[in-house]
Amino acid sequence: MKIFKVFTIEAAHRLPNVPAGHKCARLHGHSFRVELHVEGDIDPHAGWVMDFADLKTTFQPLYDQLDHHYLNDIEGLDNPTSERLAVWIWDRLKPQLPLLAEVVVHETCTSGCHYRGR
Ligand SMILES: Nc1nc2c(c(=O)[nH]1)N=C([C@H](O)[C@H](O)COP(=O)(O)OP(=O)(O)OP(=O)(O)O)CN2
Ligand SMILES: [Zn+2]
Repeated sequence: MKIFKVFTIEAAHRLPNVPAGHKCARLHGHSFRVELHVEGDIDPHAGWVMDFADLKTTFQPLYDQLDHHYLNDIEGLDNPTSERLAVWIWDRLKPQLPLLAEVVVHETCTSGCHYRGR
Protein backbone atom coordinates (compact mmCIF):
# COMPACT_ATOMS: atom_id res chain seq x y z
CA MET A 1 0.00 0.00 0.00
CA LYS A 2 1.25 3.44 -0.85
CA ILE A 3 0.16 6.53 1.08
CA PHE A 4 1.13 10.14 0.53
CA LYS A 5 1.09 13.55 2.09
CA VAL A 6 1.28 16.88 0.28
CA PHE A 7 3.16 19.97 1.40
CA THR A 8 3.27 23.46 -0.08
CA ILE A 9 6.59 25.25 0.11
CA GLU A 10 6.78 28.94 -0.69
CA ALA A 11 10.31 29.69 -1.82
CA ALA A 12 12.42 31.81 -4.13
CA HIS A 13 15.15 30.62 -6.45
CA ARG A 14 17.12 31.29 -9.56
CA LEU A 15 18.88 28.83 -11.83
CA PRO A 16 22.55 29.80 -12.21
CA ASN A 17 23.46 27.39 -15.02
CA VAL A 18 20.81 28.17 -17.62
CA PRO A 19 21.81 29.72 -20.96
CA ALA A 20 22.18 33.50 -21.17
CA GLY A 21 18.83 35.26 -21.33
CA HIS A 22 16.86 32.29 -19.89
CA LYS A 23 13.95 33.53 -17.75
CA CYS A 24 14.90 31.21 -14.90
CA ALA A 25 18.23 32.98 -14.38
CA ARG A 26 16.19 35.78 -12.82
CA LEU A 27 15.12 35.66 -9.19
CA HIS A 28 11.57 34.34 -8.96
CA GLY A 29 9.37 32.32 -6.64
CA HIS A 30 7.10 29.31 -6.61
CA SER A 31 4.55 27.60 -4.44
CA PHE A 32 6.33 24.26 -4.74
CA ARG A 33 4.01 21.32 -4.11
CA VAL A 34 5.92 18.42 -2.60
CA GLU A 35 4.35 14.96 -2.31
CA LEU A 36 5.93 12.37 -0.04
CA HIS A 37 4.92 8.81 -0.88
CA VAL A 38 5.45 6.04 1.65
CA GLU A 39 5.01 2.35 0.89
CA GLY A 40 4.48 -0.48 3.34
CA ASP A 41 2.08 -3.00 4.76
CA ILE A 42 -1.09 -1.96 6.56
CA ASP A 43 -0.64 -2.51 10.28
CA PRO A 44 -3.49 -4.89 11.17
CA HIS A 45 -4.31 -3.13 14.44
CA ALA A 46 -3.81 0.54 13.45
CA GLY A 47 -5.30 0.02 9.99
CA TRP A 48 -2.71 2.26 8.39
CA VAL A 49 0.77 2.12 6.88
CA MET A 50 1.82 4.98 9.14
CA ASP A 51 0.14 7.96 10.72
CA PHE A 52 0.04 10.94 8.34
CA ALA A 53 0.88 13.08 11.36
CA ASP A 54 4.14 11.17 11.90
CA LEU A 55 5.02 11.71 8.25
CA LYS A 56 4.47 15.43 8.72
CA THR A 57 6.55 15.50 11.92
CA THR A 58 9.43 13.69 10.24
CA PHE A 59 9.46 16.12 7.31
CA GLN A 60 9.03 19.23 9.46
CA PRO A 61 12.74 20.06 10.00
CA LEU A 62 13.39 19.93 6.24
CA TYR A 63 10.20 21.87 5.53
CA ASP A 64 11.36 24.58 7.90
CA GLN A 65 14.68 24.83 6.08
CA LEU A 66 12.90 25.31 2.74
CA ASP A 67 9.70 27.24 3.37
CA HIS A 68 9.99 31.01 2.85
CA HIS A 69 13.68 30.73 2.05
CA TYR A 70 15.92 31.50 -0.90
CA LEU A 71 16.74 27.97 -2.02
CA ASN A 72 20.10 28.88 -3.59
CA ASP A 73 21.41 29.78 -0.11
CA ILE A 74 20.75 26.29 1.27
CA GLU A 75 23.69 23.89 1.36
CA GLY A 76 23.34 21.40 -1.51
CA LEU A 77 20.83 23.55 -3.40
CA ASP A 78 23.08 26.04 -5.18
CA ASN A 79 21.35 25.00 -8.46
CA PRO A 80 17.80 24.40 -7.19
CA THR A 81 16.03 22.74 -10.07
CA SER A 82 13.00 20.56 -9.31
CA GLU A 83 15.20 17.53 -9.84
CA ARG A 84 17.86 18.74 -7.39
CA LEU A 85 15.20 19.62 -4.82
CA ALA A 86 13.64 16.15 -5.05
CA VAL A 87 17.06 14.50 -4.57
CA TRP A 88 17.90 16.89 -1.71
CA ILE A 89 14.70 15.93 0.11
CA TRP A 90 15.12 12.21 -0.60
CA ASP A 91 18.74 12.08 0.63
CA ARG A 92 17.85 13.74 3.94
CA LEU A 93 14.52 12.04 4.56
CA LYS A 94 15.16 8.44 3.51
CA PRO A 95 17.50 7.60 6.45
CA GLN A 96 14.78 8.70 8.90
CA LEU A 97 11.89 7.34 6.87
CA PRO A 98 12.89 3.95 5.43
CA LEU A 99 9.41 3.43 3.94
CA LEU A 100 9.83 6.52 1.75
CA ALA A 101 9.09 5.37 -1.81
CA GLU A 102 8.88 8.52 -3.89
CA VAL A 103 9.35 12.28 -3.71
CA VAL A 104 7.31 14.33 -6.18
CA VAL A 105 8.07 18.02 -6.72
CA HIS A 106 5.62 20.21 -8.62
CA GLU A 107 7.44 23.44 -9.39
CA THR A 108 4.48 24.94 -11.23
CA CYS A 109 1.03 23.64 -12.14
CA THR A 110 2.52 22.16 -15.31
CA SER A 111 6.11 21.22 -14.38
CA GLY A 112 7.79 18.91 -11.93
CA CYS A 113 9.50 15.60 -11.33
CA HIS A 114 9.20 12.24 -9.59
CA TYR A 115 12.17 10.69 -7.78
CA ARG A 116 12.41 7.17 -6.39
CA GLY A 117 15.97 7.29 -5.19
CA ARG A 118 17.72 6.48 -8.45
N1 LIG B 1 13.98 20.12 -16.09
C1 LIG B 1 13.77 21.34 -15.54
N2 LIG B 1 13.52 22.39 -16.33
C2 LIG B 1 13.27 23.58 -15.78
C3 LIG B 1 13.29 23.76 -14.38
C4 LIG B 1 13.59 22.63 -13.58
O1 LIG B 1 13.64 22.71 -12.34
N3 LIG B 1 13.82 21.46 -14.18
N4 LIG B 1 12.97 24.95 -13.85
C5 LIG B 1 12.64 25.98 -14.58
C6 LIG B 1 12.21 27.27 -13.94
O2 LIG B 1 12.59 27.33 -12.59
C7 LIG B 1 10.73 27.69 -14.12
O3 LIG B 1 10.29 28.42 -12.99
C8 LIG B 1 9.74 26.64 -14.42
O4 LIG B 1 9.74 26.47 -15.79
P1 LIG B 1 8.46 26.42 -16.75
O5 LIG B 1 7.72 25.14 -16.54
O6 LIG B 1 8.99 26.69 -18.11
O7 LIG B 1 7.57 27.59 -16.18
P2 LIG B 1 6.31 28.33 -16.82
O8 LIG B 1 5.37 28.60 -15.69
O9 LIG B 1 6.77 29.52 -17.58
O10 LIG B 1 5.70 27.25 -17.80
P3 LIG B 1 4.50 27.36 -18.85
O11 LIG B 1 3.67 26.13 -18.59
O12 LIG B 1 5.17 27.32 -20.19
O13 LIG B 1 3.74 28.63 -18.61
C9 LIG B 1 12.71 25.93 -16.04
N5 LIG B 1 12.98 24.64 -16.57
ZN1 LIG C 1 11.56 28.42 -11.08
